[in-house]
Amino acid sequence: MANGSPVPVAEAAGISKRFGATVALRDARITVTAGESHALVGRNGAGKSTLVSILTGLQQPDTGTLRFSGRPAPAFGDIDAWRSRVACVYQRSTILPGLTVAENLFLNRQSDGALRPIRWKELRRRAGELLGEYGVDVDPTARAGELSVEQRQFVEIARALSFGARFIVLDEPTAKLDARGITRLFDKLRDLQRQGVAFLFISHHLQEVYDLCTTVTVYRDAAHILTAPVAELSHQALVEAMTGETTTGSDATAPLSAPRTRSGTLLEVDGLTLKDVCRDLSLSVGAGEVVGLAGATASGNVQVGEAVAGLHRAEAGTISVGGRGVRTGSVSSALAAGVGLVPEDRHLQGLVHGRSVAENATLTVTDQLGPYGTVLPGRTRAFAARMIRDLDIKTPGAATSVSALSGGNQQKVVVARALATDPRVLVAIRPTNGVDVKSKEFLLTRIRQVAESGRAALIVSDELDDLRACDRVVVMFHGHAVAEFGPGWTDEQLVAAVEGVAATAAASDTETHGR
Ligand SMILES: Nc1ncnc2c1ncn2[C@@H]1O[C@H](COP(=O)(O)OP(=O)(O)OP(=O)(O)O)[C@@H](O)[C@H]1O
Repeated sequence: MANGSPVPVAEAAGISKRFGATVALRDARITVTAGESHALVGRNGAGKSTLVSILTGLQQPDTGTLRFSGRPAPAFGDIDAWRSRVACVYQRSTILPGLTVAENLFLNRQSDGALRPIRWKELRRRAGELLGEYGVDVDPTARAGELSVEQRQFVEIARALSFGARFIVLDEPTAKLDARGITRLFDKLRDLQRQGVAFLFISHHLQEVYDLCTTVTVYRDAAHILTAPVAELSHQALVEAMTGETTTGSDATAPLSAPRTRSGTLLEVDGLTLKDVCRDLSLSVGAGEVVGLAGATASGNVQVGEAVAGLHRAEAGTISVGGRGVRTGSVSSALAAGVGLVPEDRHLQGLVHGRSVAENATLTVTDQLGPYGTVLPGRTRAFAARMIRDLDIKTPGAATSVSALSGGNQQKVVVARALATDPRVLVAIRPTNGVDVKSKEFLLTRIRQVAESGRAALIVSDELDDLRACDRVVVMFHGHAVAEFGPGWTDEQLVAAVEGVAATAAASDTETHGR
């Protein structure tokens, strides 16, 4: 650069991108320097993922320039050239589950020449070396599908570095990790940063931005709003930049409303035993109550929530709603009892991609959309329009394909769908996954309204913001309920219980995966 400052590893300027009538980016810019950990934040639909797809060569911008280490970006489609400059670790895996770790690492580069046979032993050795070099403790012969999310992300990072890239984009990498996994990921990133690797880090968890990043860029409504050192920007100033609204000092993480008193049990889980998950677990949620079921990845809390919704058969124990038994392992029995579910993985269990927002939002209530099993398009549209308004879903319209929505707005469609049935018991698994700070508050308020109308909600999550919206929090550790918190718990107390460091019998058995 002319002024003598170091050449940025990545520099995008004047980037615009349109999808039909939607402007995803308008004259946007970003500059990432070597060894920097740079956060990109913004509300759902602000344009972050679109920028990532442009920075990684997956999409071409309509206008703008892109340079890596001072040189123009490779030609569109020259995959090898892009890979040597930048890589992205997504929330969703890009490694192939049926192949081994070694095969994934050297996919399409197994042998020196197209006609030379692949030397498997050599391949495994090289994979072992590569993983060792980056301190990734994963067996090269393991099937990728059997890795934990954390191990899989480490493999993806090692693969990116092995292509020569010194700039890595991490798109919500912590969304599926528990607290320990996040700590290990951050340790690794700091380690690599010291070796000169630069990161662009996308997260809706602003605390993570403060913990990990040195610089932050905010996008709002498709445009660049500011870039500043993280240390110079208060939490409030950051949220204001994201929302464009002045807050009156209110804390986004404050409790949503006063805790409610329960009146009569609506959901009763008694002595539940799920194979390899939990043993003799009991839990109840009263009418008018929101209960949190917290726990780390291996705690079994997600499976218990899913079991309430009929997704797992129990070896022993009962589940009942309003005194009526629910057959475990039967989704239709759970539905008939009035259980609604926000599933953990919106991609696998939540959405029908390629179908419209309206169709997805009304999938669970087709019986209300017309007489005698018919579905009236007008009624579907009206129903969907109400949900779009109610949950503040950012979409050009009800007829838009859900695949065209940003991640956070897709999540809102999943929540909308679960709420549409007016469930007596709503089981919401990590309901605010990928949702921005403002929308998070909004979604949690909607979930609380389920309880306010005399129904019950079980929020299965390890997100403190989600748990703060609950009247009570039950903490699971390795298949057992080990603690229960009423109002007024502190983050430290809850995290300690989740980590198994509270005074519990299970506390000695902690590490389950990773290093
Ligand atoms: N393939 C597409 N077709 C149509 N519209 C799209 C497409 N991809 C993105 N958009 C639109 O562009 C806008 C920006 O979306 P983008 O995914 O970049 O947002 P984001 O900031 O990553 O949001 P989130 O935090 O929810 O992931 C949104 O309005 C989105 O609906």
